[in-house]
Amino acid sequence: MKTKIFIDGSEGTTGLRIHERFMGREDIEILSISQELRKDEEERRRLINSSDISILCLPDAAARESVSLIENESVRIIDTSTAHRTKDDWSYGFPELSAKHRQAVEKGKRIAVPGCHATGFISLLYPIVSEGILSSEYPISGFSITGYSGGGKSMIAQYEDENRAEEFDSPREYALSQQHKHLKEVKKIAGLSREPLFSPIVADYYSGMVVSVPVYTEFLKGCHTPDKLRLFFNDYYAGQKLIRVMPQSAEEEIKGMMAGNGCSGWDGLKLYVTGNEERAVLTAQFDNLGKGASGAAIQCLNIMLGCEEEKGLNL
Ligand SMILES: NC(=O)C1=CN([C@@H]2O[C@H](COP(=O)(O)OP(=O)(O)OC[C@H]3O[C@@H](n4cnc5c(N)ncnc54)[C@H](OP(=O)(O)O)[C@@H]3O)[C@@H](O)[C@H]2O)C=CC1
Ligand SMILES: CC(=O)N[C@@H](CCC(=O)OP(=O)(O)O)C(=O)O
Repeated sequence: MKTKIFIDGSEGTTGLRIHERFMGREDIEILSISQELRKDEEERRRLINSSDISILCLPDAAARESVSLIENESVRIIDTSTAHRTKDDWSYGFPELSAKHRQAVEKGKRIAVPGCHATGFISLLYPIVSEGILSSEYPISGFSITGYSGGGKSMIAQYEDENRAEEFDSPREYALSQQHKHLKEVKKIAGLSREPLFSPIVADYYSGMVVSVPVYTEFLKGCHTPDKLRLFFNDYYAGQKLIRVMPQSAEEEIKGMMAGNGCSGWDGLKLYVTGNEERAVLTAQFDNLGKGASGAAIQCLNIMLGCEEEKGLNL
């Protein structure tokens, strides 16, 4: 029997990408909503409760509303918004972190897909904090470069407006108040004692991102060099199909430059360790629309359905 999927928010950036990835899948039946009713509460209620799995691709408030419409106890939810990521009764959809995380996705009824910046931070920090290499007290800072599709339809429209202001030509730093919405989940899931200092930069290209976390190696127990850290990450993520720990030689291939769009269109995450024996930089490079959103949602869905984790993904 086919699994009935309803995508709430199917006309948005994430919703459209998710929809595309179901093309040609015979195990899935999409429950469609008509254009004029796509924000109608009663129609959404009907479709959510008729689905096996509803995927929410909505702003936070609308995602909370969708959850409040659930009447059928067997409906499972995958939420791509920020609304439920730090809730104890939701599973955090990052199966590579540990066997416990994978099981929570396999069996969970409420799955919150990680935020894109959070995906970068947590992929780098969870392993070293949980294994005691880096203290949870270490004052983490990080920066990111992201394509403008990360800001959804409204930011895409701003960047693609032919009369846009000159400032859009330049990379722009944001979240200046140090209150980026992903920091709470980074602190909670990576097990940090405080939220990181974080300076994201949005630039004039469509998709793809890098998140980098610099660390003084003297604070890393047993892993004082980039080589040792790389080996550690290699072991930690061994066998994971969506995470690729890059060898040192990769630095030459990218000519010493980390491009924000280096993984655009690809659904995995590349993890780099660069730097030297005193100061290392851990970097996650991926697509904000791939492993950072719709790719991660599809990966979770595949795990929930017990099928190949990478089905419908571009790897
Ligand atoms: N873009 C990205 O890289 C990432 C996005 N996310 C998250 O995914 C979610 C969706 O983001 P994104 O796709 O970028 O956003 P978009 O703004 O591109 O799309 C959101 C969609 O939701 C629709 N919508 C808004 N309110 C309602 C409602 N009450 N009922 C039904 N539909 C509604 C919008 O309608 P309309 O078309 O009329 O505006 C729009 O189509 C957000 O929570 C976002 O933070 C997560 C990770 C990465
Ligand atoms: C460029 C840009 O604005 N990016 C967004 C990414 C938002 C996003 O992906 O947020 P959720 O995953 O939490 O929904 C931001 O930094 O807020």
